[in-house]
Amino acid sequence: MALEVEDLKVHYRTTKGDVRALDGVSFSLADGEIVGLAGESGCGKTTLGKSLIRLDGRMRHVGGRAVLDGDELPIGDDRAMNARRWKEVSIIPQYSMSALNPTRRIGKMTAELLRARGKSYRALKDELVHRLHLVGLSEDVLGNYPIELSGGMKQRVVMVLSTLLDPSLLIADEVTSALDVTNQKAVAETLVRFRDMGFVKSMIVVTHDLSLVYQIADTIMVMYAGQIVEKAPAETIVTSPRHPYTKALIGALPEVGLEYGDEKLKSIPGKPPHLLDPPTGCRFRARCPLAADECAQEPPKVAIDDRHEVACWKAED
Ligand SMILES: Nc1ncnc2c1ncn2[C@@H]1O[C@H](COP(=O)(O)OP(=O)(O)OP(=O)(O)O)[C@@H](O)[C@H]1O
Repeated sequence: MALEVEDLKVHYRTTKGDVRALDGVSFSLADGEIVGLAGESGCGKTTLGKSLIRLDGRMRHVGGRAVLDGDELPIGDDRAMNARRWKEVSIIPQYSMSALNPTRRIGKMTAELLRARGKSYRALKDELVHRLHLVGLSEDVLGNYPIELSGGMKQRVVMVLSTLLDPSLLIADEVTSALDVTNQKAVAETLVRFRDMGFVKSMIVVTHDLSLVYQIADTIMVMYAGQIVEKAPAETIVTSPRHPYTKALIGALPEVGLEYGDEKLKSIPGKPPHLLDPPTGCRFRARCPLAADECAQEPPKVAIDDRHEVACWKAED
């Protein structure tokens, strides 16, 4: 198993109290697996990705653990995590295209980045150029400033840099959302290629775009209000979802699976609960057409089969 996350709890400290952005998240990722992480805005997708890389100043690791290739990740210990970043776990962050330092040429920036990881630019240059070619970029981009590149080119540069040290786990956070449909497709296909070529072992692709992740993910996990409510092979999530929330997400996207969607999710009636004080029991029940008395209790985790798990009282109805 490449990654095992057990009962992970990560909160944000605010003046009003703790926002429980991850509230008992458990899942595992096999070697070579691409998992898509889907769910409405604010459900905790980005927080989950960041928790496996770097907690920001307001995030607090409250409980649970993540084990990567048999080694527990020192979540919450920024210095210890620093030794793992890029080499073992890497992220293509949200808005990464604009995160490239505008005052540095790409080549110089890469050299600095590698030096900080104790790696030699000269030793890795041939591999870097090879990978740039793979994503359709010439060596010349190393002499460019980020401003001289298009959005799609910058995104491809970031993808190459974040995987250059062959991390075991890559987190790709909304990597396609700022791109046009053609570039979205190219970026999604590149992620799969990087996995197939062994540049990364496994991948978590965070997105609100189910139709996109359906094209590339082996497995889809659906999050709701800080928890994972369903996990299954991508095909199963689309054709036979069991959680009423997943059904609503799929229903909101009639084109899922047919096209790379450029449509945003149509909204599901109602709002997710606030994570400062989430309700007990099933967190979806206030919006759920199937809600019944038992849903006031914590839902059971039901194994539909060995690759399909759902947290719902009504999973088998
Ligand atoms: N710095 C912060 N301080 C307090 N609460 C935060 C902070 N960042 C995020 N949150 C809260 O944590 C929860 C999870 O947010 P997160 O960004 O992980 O969700 P998301 O699913 O990635 O959303 P999006 O798709 O909009 O990026 C939300 O309730 C959000 O309001």
